[in-house]
Amino acid sequence: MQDRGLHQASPVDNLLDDGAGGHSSYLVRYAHRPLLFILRYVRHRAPSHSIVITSVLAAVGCAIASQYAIKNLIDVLSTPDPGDLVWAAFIILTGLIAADNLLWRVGGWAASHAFVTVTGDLRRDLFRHLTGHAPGYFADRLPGMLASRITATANAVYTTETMFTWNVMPPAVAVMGAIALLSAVNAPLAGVLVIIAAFIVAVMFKLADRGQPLHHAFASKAALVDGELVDVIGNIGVVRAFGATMRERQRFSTTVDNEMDARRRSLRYLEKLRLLHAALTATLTAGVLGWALKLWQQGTITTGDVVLVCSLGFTILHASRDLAVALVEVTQHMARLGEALSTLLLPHEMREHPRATPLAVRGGRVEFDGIDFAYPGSRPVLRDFCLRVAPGQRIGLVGRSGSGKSTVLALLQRFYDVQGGCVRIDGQDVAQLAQQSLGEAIAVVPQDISLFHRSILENIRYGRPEASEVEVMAAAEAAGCRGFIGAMPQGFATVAGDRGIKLSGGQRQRIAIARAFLKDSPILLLDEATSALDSESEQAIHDALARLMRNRTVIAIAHRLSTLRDFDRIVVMDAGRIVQDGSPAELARRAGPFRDLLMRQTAQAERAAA
Ligand SMILES: Nc1ncnc2c1ncn2[C@@H]1O[C@H](COP(=O)(O)OP(=O)(O)OP(=O)(O)O)[C@@H](O)[C@H]1O
Repeated sequence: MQDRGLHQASPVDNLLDDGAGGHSSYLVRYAHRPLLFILRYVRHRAPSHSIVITSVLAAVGCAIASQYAIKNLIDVLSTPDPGDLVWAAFIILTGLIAADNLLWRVGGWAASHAFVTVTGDLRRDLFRHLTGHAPGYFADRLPGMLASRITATANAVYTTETMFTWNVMPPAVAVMGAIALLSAVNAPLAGVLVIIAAFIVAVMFKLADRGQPLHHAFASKAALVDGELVDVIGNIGVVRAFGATMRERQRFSTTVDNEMDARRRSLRYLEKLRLLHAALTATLTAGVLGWALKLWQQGTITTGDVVLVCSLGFTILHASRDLAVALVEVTQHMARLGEALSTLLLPHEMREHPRATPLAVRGGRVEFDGIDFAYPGSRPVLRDFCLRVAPGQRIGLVGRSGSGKSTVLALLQRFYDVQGGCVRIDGQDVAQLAQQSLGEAIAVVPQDISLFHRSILENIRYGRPEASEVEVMAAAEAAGCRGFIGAMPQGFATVAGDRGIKLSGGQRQRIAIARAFLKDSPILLLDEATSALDSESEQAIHDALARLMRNRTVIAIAHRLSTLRDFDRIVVMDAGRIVQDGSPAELARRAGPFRDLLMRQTAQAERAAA
């Protein structure tokens, strides 16, 4: 049972990785094929699965053979002078019973390795596929829902494997073995039982299939509960601020009610199926027993045969029930799996170019050349947008809310593909670059700085994972973080809290600047936070940014024009177009939107000072 250990990369991962970032295409083909999805993982853990299956099949074989051994013992006991044959029959029977029990345990042991390993493999692969989606995919979906679907997939596969091994395969093999044995005793009886067993399984399966929409409905409602939970917990500050606790409780209560209704409908359908089968089994059991007694009265079969016919008859009928019930439950889990896979395994919106090359940085020239862009399903945001930024130049993007400034930064990072035109860095089309190298060339200090629930040290080191502690400290120093980090209870080891909740907005911003220092990329994108900072923090951030911007190409979105004083160029945007472009001093002199905005902000500042 020497499968590869859990700590290693999944073998499926390795197979799927075609080296062009196209690994997702392999997983995508399973989006609507849950059974093939499971088989793929089983195949990659073949040795341990073979041990499970062989042990279970052998155990079932022993169980059936022991029924024949009982008949044998009874027939030996019925002969006038059995002698040592009794003990031979005894040894065979007890040997089979012992082997039966031992084999189940071998199967159980192997299953604890095989099935758990599969859940690790597939979660790694699904996480890998999920993290390959573009930001737009996440904008449309609740994070909790996605997390719950990955968990649901692992649980559904584990349960399906378990059910198949312990609840589907044994009764199926038991039915076949029992029928083979029974036909040796009385062929017509065996024939009738075959037809009945097949009929029961077929009817139950058909009815089970009809229940699929109910199970699907339950699966999606269950995922919605998880999604809502995470959404509300993540926004608990907003909930409190708006006094919406009661409202959220009611909303959650309704979501849970819907899920419970769907679950009840799904379970009750299963109960109806079980009831139908119980009624059928009771009637048929009585029929088989009566028939066997009739044959015994006619002297066609021995007493041992009656016992064998009865026990095999019960085996077949009970096994057909177990089989049908297990199949129903397996289909329910398959439905849950299918639902999760169809959401998780959507193709990546943006595939890496088949002949993607790493970006060769030569100063950090940025060009937007005739860009047409609309978000999926929305109206155009940029039309024939052109912007050229020379290496080392610092430009500020200014404009009304919704004018397309953040979109420009998103397109440079290739979060979305453009519909027309070309975005280039040092003359290379970003759509044809290896995603990894593009990410390395650009550092971002975003508006909404979100930190991981990890230590401050790890959060800063995110900019360059291989950076030494000394380098992290130097970056923190350059970003003006040392003071406030030193004042924290555990200094750099302090955990930042969910999304950095334990830090102030200004502190989070400086951590983000430290990350960018550490990353040391030739291109820097800044999205200025609109929240007002106290003048001391503002000065600290201003100084840190000034140090960070040195010798880099900088594109900054600025809301407070005072921050753009030292910039080389200002580009004013309106409705996806550039309406002004020039140095800060030049634009301040010229009549136009920039001067209007500048005058408004100066007046505001004077009012605030007064
Ligand atoms: N993920 C998205 N899906 C659909 N539409 C979007 C998405 N992101 C932005 N938009 C739309 O694109 C337009 C431009 O948005 P963008 O965020 O680029 O503007 P902005 O100038 O950066 O605004 P702000 O200054 O308020 O941040 C807006 O109309 C916005 O509603």
